[in-house]
Amino acid sequence: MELRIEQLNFEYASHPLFRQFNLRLGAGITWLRGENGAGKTSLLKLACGVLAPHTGKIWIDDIEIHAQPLAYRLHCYYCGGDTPQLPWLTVREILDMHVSLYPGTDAEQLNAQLAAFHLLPTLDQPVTTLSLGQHKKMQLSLALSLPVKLLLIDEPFNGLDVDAVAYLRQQLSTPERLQRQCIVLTSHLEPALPLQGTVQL
Ligand SMILES: Nc1ncnc2c1ncn2[C@@H]1O[C@H](COP(=O)(O)OP(=O)(O)OP(=O)(O)O)[C@@H](O)[C@H]1O
Repeated sequence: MELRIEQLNFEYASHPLFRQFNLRLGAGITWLRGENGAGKTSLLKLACGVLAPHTGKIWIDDIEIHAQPLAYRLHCYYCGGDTPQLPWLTVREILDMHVSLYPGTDAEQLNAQLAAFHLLPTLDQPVTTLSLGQHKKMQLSLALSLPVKLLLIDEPFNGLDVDAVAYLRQQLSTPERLQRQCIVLTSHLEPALPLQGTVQL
């Protein structure tokens, strides 16, 4: 599979961020680097459709984000550090919502990820009661379970305890995953993962 970005132009009201930006990434892990404010999070949000380019095109394989937005979003998941978007839901309801949004999700696989991250006791809590690290673990459980081609992870290790960091590294490094998914992650520290490449903004 492939993520392709062509002639991307994007700016916030305050200043331009991307001018005629091009990127082509295949399967495996790409480390997106850059100083604070370089545009890493914005690029992940553009690649998952949370932000819309002013001009330019973004594809996953032959699906273009603007032409086929619903088909496109079935193939990608953005794991950001944002606080819960739907604060009135329980953890279980957030998870169920994602399982219904992404047909083909393996519920047993999701359960195994939740167990590994010690989240099973939290399922009936309001999502707002999760700690920062637990919220990250909930998002990562989804990231590791949803059957997507493109996985976008903002600062995957921020807020995680030592065991969770080791577990996440192991899960992201499995050859089966590296062959089937395009994974783009931002990190200020060397991620210590098998990388297929690095992109410097
Ligand atoms: N909603 C917004 N409105 C206006 N400017 C924004 C908005 N979001 C981000 N920016 C600006 O765009 C630039 C890029 O921000 P972004 O969060 O993409 O950078 P980053 O590389 O992820 O930074 P960091 O390493 O600090 O997380 C920054 O200068 C930021 O202030």
